[in-house]
Amino acid sequence: MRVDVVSIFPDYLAALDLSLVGKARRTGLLDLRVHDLRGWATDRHRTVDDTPFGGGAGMVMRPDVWGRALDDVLPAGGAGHLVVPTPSGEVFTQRHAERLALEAHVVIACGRYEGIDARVAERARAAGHRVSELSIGDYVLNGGEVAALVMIEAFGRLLPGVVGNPHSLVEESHGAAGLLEYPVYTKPPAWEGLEVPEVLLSGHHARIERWRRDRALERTAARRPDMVAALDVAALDKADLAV
Ligand SMILES: NC(=O)c1ccno1
Repeated sequence: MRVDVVSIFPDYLAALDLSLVGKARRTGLLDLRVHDLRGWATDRHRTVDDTPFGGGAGMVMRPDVWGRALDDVLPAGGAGHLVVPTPSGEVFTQRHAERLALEAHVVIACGRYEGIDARVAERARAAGHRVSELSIGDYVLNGGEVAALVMIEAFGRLLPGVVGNPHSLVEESHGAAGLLEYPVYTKPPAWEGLEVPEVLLSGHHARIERWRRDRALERTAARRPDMVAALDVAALDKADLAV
């Protein structure tokens, strides 16, 4: 999978050299390239923004500079997926991460100031690329770089071979069961007067699975009632019977 990130602060993406994403880059699982948008500016000041039409505070990122950048980094023939992090986007979820992990080439355009001229996304769609304007949450950041880090971490870890034990991806929060993950424990069994739940020490796998499923349901109901409303309980019960 190839990922191109375009930003006026490319050093912001340095964290992508670390941990599992960094290892995926070094082993060739992820071809991640970071570009400085100012490389496509043409004036001596390497200007990338201008005042907004219609007035208003702040500056807007210029379509000509972004157009030249995306012409160079998006794949020919409209086969790419352009992601634009923005607080006005559709909320990014695990489903988006799963879909992006299946893409051959993703380009992430990190806006700054008041955002990127709307014609940039429009032109990319007209060229045949998929375009997703996505928000990592209901709050405003100073630019798209942090959101790009979040999204790349979320879909990058789903690439085959990135996470050591693929089974660890199965029971995570927001997985196929639509639940939050159950509480986890490790040694020692007793710590500062706090005991690990007895069932987890029992070796009775069916009871352990049932206990975990019940705790996941409780946690989801307490913290994310919206997810409970969307639960496929019949599928859960089937899964339960399989335990
Ligand atoms: N909420 C977001 O994803 C975002 C991106 C840029 N600013 O905010």
